[in-house]
Parts: sequence; C-alpha cells; structure tokens
Amino acid sequence: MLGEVSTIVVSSPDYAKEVLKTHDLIFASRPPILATNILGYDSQGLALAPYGDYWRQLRKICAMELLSSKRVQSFQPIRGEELAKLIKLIDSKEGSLINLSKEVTSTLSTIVSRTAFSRKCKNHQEFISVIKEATEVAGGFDLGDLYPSAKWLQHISGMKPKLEKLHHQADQIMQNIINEHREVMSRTVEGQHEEAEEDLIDVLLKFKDANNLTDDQIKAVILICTLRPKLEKLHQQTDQILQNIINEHREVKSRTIEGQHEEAEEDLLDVLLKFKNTNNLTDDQIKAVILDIFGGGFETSATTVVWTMAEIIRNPRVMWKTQVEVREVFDKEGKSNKSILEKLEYLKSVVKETLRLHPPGTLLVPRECKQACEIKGYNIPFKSKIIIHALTIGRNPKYWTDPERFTTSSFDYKETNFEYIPFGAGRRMCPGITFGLIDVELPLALLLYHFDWKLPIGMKNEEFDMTETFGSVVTRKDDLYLIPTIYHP
Ligand code: HEM
Repeated sequence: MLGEVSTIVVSSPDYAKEVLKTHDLIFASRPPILATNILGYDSQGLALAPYGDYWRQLRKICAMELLSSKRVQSFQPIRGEELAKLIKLIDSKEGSLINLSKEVTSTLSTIVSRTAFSRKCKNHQEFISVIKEATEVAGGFDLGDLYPSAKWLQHISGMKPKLEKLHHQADQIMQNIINEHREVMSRTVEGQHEEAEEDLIDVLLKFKDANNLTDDQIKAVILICTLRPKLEKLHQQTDQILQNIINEHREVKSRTIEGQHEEAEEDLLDVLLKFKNTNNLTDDQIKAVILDIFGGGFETSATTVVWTMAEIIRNPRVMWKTQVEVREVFDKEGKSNKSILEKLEYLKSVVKETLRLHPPGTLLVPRECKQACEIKGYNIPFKSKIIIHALTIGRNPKYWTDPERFTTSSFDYKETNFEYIPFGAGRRMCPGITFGLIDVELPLALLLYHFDWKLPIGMKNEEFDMTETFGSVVTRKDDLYLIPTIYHP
C-alpha cells in the first residue's frame, strides 16, 4: 500500500505479460493523478485518459491521422531543415568541446514544435520552457502525493539521493512554517493578541491532537496545497499559449477559404482542427492532445540519441562499425533518399540495444486495475496502481546474453516480447513509435556521417560517466560533451 493506494511494481517479463497481454483489458486504464488533472485538462489527452469510448476515439485519430507513417513522412522537409542547421552549427565548432545533449534536445524540440504548430507558433521556445517546468512540477508532485510513505521509491534505482534532497528541502521549509505557526499560536494563547486570519496550518494544528495527526501528515497536506496554485498557474500559462495558437490557425484557415491563399504545410494542429467537428472535440481536448505530443515527443527521442552516442563513444568498435555502415550507405544512395533508414541495419540494432539499456520511460506510464483479479496466485485489488519497471526487465541478465543480439534477429518493436518493452505493450502501447524512431535514427545517422567524435581531452573510455538521473524521462546526470572532427568523404 502507498498511502491509500495499493501499488504493485512489476519487474519480470512473466508478470508484465500477465498485465499487458493476458489481462490487458483490466489494466488498460490510467490512475488519476492530481498534477495531470490540473495540467492535462482533466486527463483529456490520450496518454492519461481513462480507458473507454473517448480514449478509443482519440487513439484512432492519433493512429490513423496524427502519428501514421504517412504523416510522419510528410514532416521530412522540417526534419531535414532543422537537422541541417544542427550539422552546420557543429561544423562551425569543429575541434572544440560541444554540449551534444543541449544541441540535440533543442533541435528535436524545434522539430516537434514545427510539426505540431508549423511556423504559426511564434513563441514555441516559451511554450517548451513552460512544458519543461510543468513536467518537473508534475514529477515533483508525485512525491508530494506519496509523501507519508515515500520509502518504496528508494527501491527504484537512482531515485534515492534525489528524493532525499527534495524531501530534506521540502521538509525544512514546511517544518519552519509549522514552527512559526506554533509560535504565533502560543503567543495568542498567552494573551499577546496578534492580528492574523486563521489559515490552513492553524486549522491542522488545532485538530492535530484530537485526531492524532503527526507533523509529517501535516506536511503532506501543506505540500499538496502549496503545489496546487503553482500547477494551476502553469496550466493557465499553457492554456493561454495553446488558445492563441488555435485562434491563429483558425484565422489562417478562414483566410485560405476566403481565397487569400497562404503558403502553409498541414501541421498536427490543422489535422486535429479538421477532425474537431466530426468527432465533437472541444478546444480543451485538442490542447490536451497537443500536450501529449510535446510530453511524449521530443525528450524521449533526444535522450535516446544522447544515450546512443554515449554508449558508442565508450565502445570504439561499435562506433566504427556504425560509421562504416552509415557512410557506405549515404555515399552510395544519397542522404535524401526516402527509405534510406531502412538500409541502416546495424545503426537500428544499436538503437534497439540503447533502448534496452536506457528506456526513456523507465517505469511505463502507470496502469490502473479496473476489476479485482488474481495473477499467478497474487490477489490484485480493484483500483491498484500498476507500475511496470521496463529498465529492470530490460537489464535482466537471465534474458540478455548475446551482445550483438539485435543484429542476428529480425526483431520488431511491435512484437509482443515482454523481455523488451521500451514502448510498452497492449492497448496503451506507445502510438508514436514511427515518429519517435525517425527522430532518433536520422539525427544519429547524420551525426555519425558528418563527424568523427572524441571524448574530452584526457578522459579515458573507462572513466566515462554513465550516471542516470531519475525523472519522467531518464536522462544522463551530466550533459554529454564531445569533440567533433569533420569527416571528408
Ligand atoms: C523513443 C521514443 C519514445 C519512447 C521510448 C516512448 C515510450 C512510451 C511508453 C513506454 C509509453 C507507455 C506505454 C504503455 O503504457 O504500455 C508511451 C505512451 C505514449 N506515447 Fe510514447 N514514446 C516515444 C515517442 C513518442 C512520440 C514521438 C509520441 C508522439 C508524438 C509519443 C506519444 C505517446 C502517447 C500519446 C502515449 C500514450 C498512449 C496511450 O495511453 O494510449 N511517444 N510511450
């Protein structure tokens, strides 16, 4: 039990299969989370909507329209343009240390922003920074949600130090607040009247003894109450930006209908607005889906590009093999060939191995049990929260032995293989696989084609730090800095 929620962590392929396949329907919903209720328009996006007709309707629009292979291909010019800028930028810094994490994240966030709003969004950087803050606050809120019994989190790799620090900071602030309140209260009791309205902490302290409340329980309530306004403020900001973008899109559309033709690619928002009427979608629902695309769309891909570069810089043989393949194929076929990525088999296998070792969604988005059931002798109560630990499953040496495994098998992400679930499985499996993979494979191919890469001067392969940080997406603790040298074919 976590607080009042029965929580089950699944860390073996057999049990993952029970949840994601055998009992998929029972576990196809998501548990409600206060942060996403506030930030995510009452969980009206695809990722957090409860399982049911509304979710099915959105999933269909996403699969058939927004994230289909055809749509993903239609954004190739945007990808090409932004990646060419990245290559040019790195070109200009040849021989010096560059922050690859920062440059790759910035390029991929621009690609996602342009595919979502094309050029009509003037302030996409502002939007992305609000989204980033929102993700951080939402991630932090989870801690607050579980504050009284946060011990379980310590078992999840990498989280303990961060939690302890956060816990310490929050605890310190709240203890001071409680102490101040106590002081004021005691002065009032002693007759030194002080002009002060009764606030939430006063009320809690008043009821503390009668209800056997501990200081920690009071702090948990404070945490929830202080975060709520912050979440609401962030929600207002994102809402305002999104509403402006929707209005601009409508304006452009009406100008086009009135005959004032405007040069514009069809972006994802155009597609959603097209389906709005036939599917009775509200503006808020459209905004929630756009947030899903930002939430799932670039940090996952950017972190996979960075982890792949980090893994292969430590392993010169793999780096060399990948570069030989990319350079041979590109020199022969040309970089702009539409189906070029299909030919980069070794690069694809390297990406698969990176997603095994570093799945961005270390814990798949949680599921909720919709009906009490039994799994291999364990009773799973109604409304239990199920957390599937993709990272532990992927790193289990029992299932993973051959280091070049992905080169010898024709392995597909969509195959239901529960030893390997970087995109989840079942009804709620990631619908953005094609979108995500192209944003990983293409940047990597170009970075490896155009440049040879070296570690910072004086650093040895074996000293290279691979520490992770825990968050909604698991990234490197420190940014990846490497030195590029231009490749001359
Ligand atoms: C390397 C890239 C990506 C990885 C590793 C990844 C991983 C995941 C995982 C693990 C889930 C949860 C699946 C489950 O519960 O079984 C998920 C769900 C989701 N992803 Fe992705 N994702 C990636 C890219 C994307 C992209 C590019 C988009 C959209 C543009 C996207 C949109 C979504 C959405 C909307 C869901 C929720 C689906 C639902 O609940 O029905 N993802 N993703």
